Amino acid sequence: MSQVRSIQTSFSRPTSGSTHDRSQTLLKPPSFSSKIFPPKSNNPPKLCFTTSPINARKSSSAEVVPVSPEDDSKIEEELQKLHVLQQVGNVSGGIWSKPMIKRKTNIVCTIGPSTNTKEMIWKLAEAGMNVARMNMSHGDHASHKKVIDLVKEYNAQSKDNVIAIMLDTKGPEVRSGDLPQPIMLKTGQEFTFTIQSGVGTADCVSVNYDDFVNDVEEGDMLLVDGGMMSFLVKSKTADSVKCEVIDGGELASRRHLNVRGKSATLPSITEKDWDDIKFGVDNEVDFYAVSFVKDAQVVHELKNYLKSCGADIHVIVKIESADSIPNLHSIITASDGAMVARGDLGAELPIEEVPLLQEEIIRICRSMGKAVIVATNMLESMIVHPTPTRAEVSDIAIAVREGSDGIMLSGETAHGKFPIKAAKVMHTVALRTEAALPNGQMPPNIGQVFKNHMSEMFAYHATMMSNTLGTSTVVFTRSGFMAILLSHYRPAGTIFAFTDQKRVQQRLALYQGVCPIYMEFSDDAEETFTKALDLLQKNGMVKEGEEVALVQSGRQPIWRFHSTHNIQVRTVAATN
Ligand SMILES: Nc1ncnc2c1ncn2[C@@H]1O[C@H](COP(=O)(O)OP(=O)(O)OP(=O)(O)O)[C@@H](O)[C@H]1O
Ligand SMILES: CC(=O)C(=O)O
Repeated sequence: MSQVRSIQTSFSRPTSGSTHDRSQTLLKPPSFSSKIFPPKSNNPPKLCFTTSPINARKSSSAEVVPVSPEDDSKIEEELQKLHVLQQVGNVSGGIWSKPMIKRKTNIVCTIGPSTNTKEMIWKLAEAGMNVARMNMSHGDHASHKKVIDLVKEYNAQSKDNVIAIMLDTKGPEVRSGDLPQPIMLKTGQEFTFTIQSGVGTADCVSVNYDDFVNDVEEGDMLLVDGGMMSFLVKSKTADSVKCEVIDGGELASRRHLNVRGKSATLPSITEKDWDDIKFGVDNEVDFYAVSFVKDAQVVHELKNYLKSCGADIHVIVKIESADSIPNLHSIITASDGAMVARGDLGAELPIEEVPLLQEEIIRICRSMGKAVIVATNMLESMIVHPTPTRAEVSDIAIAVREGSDGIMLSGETAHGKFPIKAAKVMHTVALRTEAALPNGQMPPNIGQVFKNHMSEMFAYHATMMSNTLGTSTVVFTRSGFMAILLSHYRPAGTIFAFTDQKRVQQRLALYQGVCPIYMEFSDDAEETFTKALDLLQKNGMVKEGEEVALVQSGRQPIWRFHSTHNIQVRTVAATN
């Protein structure tokens, strides 16, 4: 007989919480079976409900991915240290403390020449990739289609992992033209950019944007590749901009140009972008990352277009344009999430503003319940070196602490020498940082904006309950809404999100703390719950003595009569 502890549309707040022994820590790349809690050696204080046994099996074994090659022999030593640290955290964490051993922050990997084969996509997926990003500034539709097909092939054959697909638009990028060979520019010398096409000499190069001359003024600072070189505008003619080289270096073909403090007066979605967006619709990608968004209007335009063609693709706005900053709230409100695109952001605005803006954008996204990704230069040195700098490791840790849903690799995985290593390092650093965070805190009160909505209230209380009991959460969702909502409350435990929609499963791979699982639902709720818990048991995700919080809520009722919402607690018992 199955007994449950159940809360149905009314709650009694628990009076005590629990701390649990972190006796086992699983530090694994994010395969399905690693998205679990460690077994509990102590039973937590009980609420006044009845509990039911659910069969369980043992989970897979622990594994640590070393950060640097020389760490290989030190895995055991590091594990020991980690256990000690986690136990300290457990004691000091108070009643909301709960060990977290599955990586919750998701890794976005840019796919490029280093990784666009079946072998490398499989390896990246096993190393920790959760979202595959295609940068439409490079490659063609045929090469991107190949990547999309490979990711879908991986998803189709993988029982325990799923990768989302993100298409990043080129946007109104301003670039220098082709050069027969790279040219060396020295500080203090004169150099000219012209809107005449086809120019590429030692002292003058074309720019791909006709209004370039109108957009820049004397005294402006031009940056190449986000600041690798810089030029001071001295004068201009009808078709050319004469500059003094401030920071010299090697200028190669088709380099990205920014004007410090200014955005180009180009539309955020260019004709090429619309063509790429249609390509994304045809190939059913999960996310668009829209470059150089300056206002909410462009997001509405894109969303209307997607609605008109019945495409279920979420829109992530890239915050990288100086003009976007005064409109941050309206832009993020209109979107499904934001990317802190630090490369261009740090070129259009003073570089020292970037960390502050990163923190602010993450804060805004979290307060609105939107996804957020931190991007660019996270492990830049690993494009050529096998180990990261300490500053890069700290940078990942900061993004994780700030509560980002995703952390992104660009050149590191697109054209770097150590793409798999970079993903593993990101995995390990994120996991280690998460392990040291105070877990199971009371959910942030993002519910303020949702006060009158039943689902939001249930997400809040389900999080309170799972944090108090130290359980993971099991949710059933057709649209992904309830899983995303739960993710925004950042419960300490994993959110096992069961969905009968493959597209939804794929999309959920971006959301913090969510383990998306595809499963067909039956008409009978209890039968479906049992099937879901069986599946978790078979994959070693629930264990003897462990409780799970089971949530029935959301905008689209599944098995709910009169839209009644429901939270239950079930206890896992040993198999016979
Ligand atoms: N699909 C691709 N095909 C070829 N090269 C790629 C592809 N995707 C990325 N790259 C290479 O990886 C580098 C880093 O990727 P990223 O997505 O960061 O590009 P980016 O930010 O547009 O950089 P850049 O301004 O140099 O284009 C790119 O500059 C490019 O050289
Ligand atoms: C990701 C990106 O486009 C940037 O950092 O500029």
